[in-house]
Amino acid sequence: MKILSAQQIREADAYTIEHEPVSSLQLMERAAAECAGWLVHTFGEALPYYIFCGMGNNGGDGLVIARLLHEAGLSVHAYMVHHSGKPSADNAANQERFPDVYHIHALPEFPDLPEAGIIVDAIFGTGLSRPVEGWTAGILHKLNDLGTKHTIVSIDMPSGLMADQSSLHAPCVHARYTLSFEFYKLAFLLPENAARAGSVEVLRIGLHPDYTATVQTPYHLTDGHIIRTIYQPRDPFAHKGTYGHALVIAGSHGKMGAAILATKACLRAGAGLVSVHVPQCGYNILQSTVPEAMCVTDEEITFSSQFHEPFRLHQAPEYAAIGIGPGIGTHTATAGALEKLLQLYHKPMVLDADALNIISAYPALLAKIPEDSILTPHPREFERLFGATDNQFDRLRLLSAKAVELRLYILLKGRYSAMACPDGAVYFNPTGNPGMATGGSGDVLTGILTGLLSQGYAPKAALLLGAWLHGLAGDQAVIDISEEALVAEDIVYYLGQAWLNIQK
Ligand SMILES: NC(=O)C1=CN([C@@H]2O[C@H](COP(=O)(O)OP(=O)(O)OC[C@H]3O[C@@H](n4cnc5c(N)ncnc54)[C@H](OP(=O)(O)O)[C@@H]3O)[C@@H](O)[C@H]2O)[C@@H](O)CC1
Ligand SMILES: Nc1ncnc2c1ncn2[C@@H]1O[C@H](COP(=O)(O)OP(=O)(O)O)[C@@H](O)[C@H]1O
Ligand SMILES: [K+]
Repeated sequence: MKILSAQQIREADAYTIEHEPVSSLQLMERAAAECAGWLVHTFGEALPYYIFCGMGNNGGDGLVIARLLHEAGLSVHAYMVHHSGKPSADNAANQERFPDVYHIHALPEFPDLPEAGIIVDAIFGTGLSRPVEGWTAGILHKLNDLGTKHTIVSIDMPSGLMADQSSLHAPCVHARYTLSFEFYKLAFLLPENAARAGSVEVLRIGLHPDYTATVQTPYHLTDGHIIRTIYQPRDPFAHKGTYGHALVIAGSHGKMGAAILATKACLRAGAGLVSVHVPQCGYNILQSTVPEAMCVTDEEITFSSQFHEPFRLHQAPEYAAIGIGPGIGTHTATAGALEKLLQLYHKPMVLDADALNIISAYPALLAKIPEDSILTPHPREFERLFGATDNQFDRLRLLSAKAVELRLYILLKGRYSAMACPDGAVYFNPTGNPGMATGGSGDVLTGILTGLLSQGYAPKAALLLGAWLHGLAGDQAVIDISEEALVAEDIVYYLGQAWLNIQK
């Protein structure tokens, strides 16, 4: 699904009006009818609705919702917040059709809302052009104060939030639900707005498909459709050589679990053969916990340039894919071994965790990473690699710029992991849940990505599919075992359910 800017959403609106054709008032009626339908379906008919409208078209939607709910016999109280001088034309037209509105010109006029009900926030939408200030900001704070007693539902956007630029410190409604028209907005996907949009419901309002099909945007939300075009069924005549020999370099004394998780995930992602490279102290652990994998060991207590037979660093190029980093530590000898590996290996690889921390300490290594490799930093690792930013929109721009400059895929982990591609596109992954905020989840992702590369998925395909499967496995797992009880190994185990789900 494409993610459009506020300007592009306005263009989609105008295109629909011209080419469907439909009047802007009819389009507003359609959008509001979807909202009214969702509200009644979700909250029923007994509760009172307090509908706060602004003076633009977002307020126009609020007025239509008020009229439709009133006509359906529900208890409706509508308010007009006079934040600006003049209403938009469609707002004015709908005030005429539903004049039973209480007007607010100053903060003391804010009403009492004695009976618990549904607050509909239709003050500002995509037309917000600057942070809300003065008494209007006070109205947004008052609504938030009421959020414990009432349920706040924002129309299209939580008022105060800008769709495609940071409103980090600006006053903003904290909605329980946001009914977003047709698309996700970029702002919903960034953690700095986590408390604002609540649960986002995308309502179809019939914007013209031709505009959406042709409009160019760097931002996308991965969806089932994209994933189904990526997925390749296995060849009935396949043998284990068909799906590549992957190498996982992970673990050190006290962190052998990272190697186990990444190796198991690599196997369950479908690699034909998996070798795991661990220090000597991990040999028995790996052989007994992951019998499907071959284990090669290092003389040292972590990954270093000293190897026992049968693995020698110069054999590294023979592997179809390499995933390196979980739990390897940042010892100088490990940094040296990573540097050698980068000199020897020229296919796309996966770099995570301590491999990234080493590169932060030796930034010259960045330029040596094979083109089209996948880096999977969490936010702190990202900051160590590329520096801090003032807000998460700037961080997103930095993420994309680095992917383009270095010709790498970079997955910035989070609720919606952001995956930047060398061509400047950024995909957000929607699967996953807070149960996955548990040690080792990232090691599983490294293993999955390595396994997908190994069996022949191109780096971009491996990235989008891997992130999707990882989150989906977590989502399948919590159905049975809860978010709290989920541990990283469950994500590995439920990978099977995730694969079955995308094959439906
Ligand atoms: N997309 C679609 O297809 C459809 C979209 N629709 C709906 O239209 C909405 C967009 O409507 P919109 O463009 O009229 O903007 P909106 O959000 O109501 O705000 C504009 C008002 O706010 C004001 N204002 C701005 N910033 C301010 C501030 N900081 N502090 C104070 N005032 C501020 C600005 O006045 P200003 O003072 O800037 O002149 C103006 O009065 C969209 O979110 C969706 O709900 C549907 O109806 C149909 C289909
Ligand atoms: N709230 C969440 N929603 C969705 N995914 C999450 C959430 N919390 C964590 N994850 C996922 O879990 C993984 C955690 O990775 P990471 O922080 O590297 O963990 P570790 O270093 O312990 O392995 C990432 O892929 C991240 O996207
Ligand atoms: K709103």
